Amino acid sequence: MVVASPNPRRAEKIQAVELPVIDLSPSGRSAAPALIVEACEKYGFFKVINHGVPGEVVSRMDEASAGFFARPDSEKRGAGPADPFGYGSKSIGFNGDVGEVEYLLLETDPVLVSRRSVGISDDPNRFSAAVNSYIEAVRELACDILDLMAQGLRAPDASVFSRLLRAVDSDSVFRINHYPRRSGAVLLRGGGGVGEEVGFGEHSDPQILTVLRSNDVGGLQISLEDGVWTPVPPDPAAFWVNVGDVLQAMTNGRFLSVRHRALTNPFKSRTSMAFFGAPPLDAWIAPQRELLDPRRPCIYKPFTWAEYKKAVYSLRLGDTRLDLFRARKEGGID
Ligand SMILES: C=C1C[C@]23C[C@@]1(O)CC[C@H]2[C@@]12CC[C@H](O)[C@@](C)(C(=O)O1)[C@H]2[C@@H]3C(=O)O
Ligand SMILES: O=C(O)CCC(=O)C(=O)O
Ligand SMILES: [Fe+2]
Repeated sequence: MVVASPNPRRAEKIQAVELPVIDLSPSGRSAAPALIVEACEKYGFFKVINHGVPGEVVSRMDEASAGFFARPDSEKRGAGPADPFGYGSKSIGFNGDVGEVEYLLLETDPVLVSRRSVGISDDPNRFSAAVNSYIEAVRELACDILDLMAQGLRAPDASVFSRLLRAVDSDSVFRINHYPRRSGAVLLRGGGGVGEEVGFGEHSDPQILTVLRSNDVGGLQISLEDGVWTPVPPDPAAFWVNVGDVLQAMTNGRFLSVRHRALTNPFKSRTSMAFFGAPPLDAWIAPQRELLDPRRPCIYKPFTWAEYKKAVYSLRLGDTRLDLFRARKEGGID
């Protein structure tokens, strides 16, 4: 079966859209479940404000990441190559994808983070403490959002999604991306001159839910229609949340695993950090029976996260891997 990849030569359009904002403060919470469901159906993407992640947890993480990327290349390379964990530069995954980005991909188990930090920082205890508290806080936020989602979907089991992230063997990962200030010769928006370049190419995230924060530099874009890009305004005080492929499958296609990409900025460097909330490897991914509409039969066959992850890593960044798991479609996996 041929898995669809975006055509890099097609014409592109930029379309401004006002993206949904979810307020998690006590006064905003009662409206949150319905608003989150609406956002996930329409965009697969929303911003979260008043999220409760302490400011010092965020600033310690920012300091740790800035410290790492400021190191000489030879030292950074000592934390690589990304296999998939560790430091990577320009190359993403194992199948030839490239971008103007350097990154650290980390496990979310605190013991593994502590172990890996030795090759990352001269003060590994400080580095791992910053990363571990950030991951703990953001995982909690992801679980909170997933519980509100389940409530909005009227799922009989309120922790149907969050339980997968809370499991001790959850396969969640954490990524810190750094896009050096860079202007390419090709202006993506058309015309000549100098402009943005692709830092992290078009893709959907494979997991359940991604919780992302960036510095105050723009670059992230989402695509709601092939070749049409909506810029996401940077807001370092907030988190952007996107639905991953597994959540699209668990909601039988009701929620959208939105395609997105990140561009470089010609004047400022950009940093983003993303927590990818994933199930344990042996977890079965299937639509929740209670969420099934008899008029909409199952779109995907049940699969384990391990099977899905294997497909993810065998394919290119921009491939739509969920197509391989479609039910009743010629060429799918039986
Ligand atoms: C090219 C690849 C890198 C990636 C694994 C893949 O084969 C396809 C998906 C990529 C992605 C995108 C979202 C996350 O950044 C990531 C960690 C993930 O789970 O899937 C990356 C993978 C990676 O960089 O290892
Ligand atoms: O840098 C960003 O804003 C997006 C990065 C991203 O999509 C990813 O790491 O999967
Ligand atoms: Fe992503």
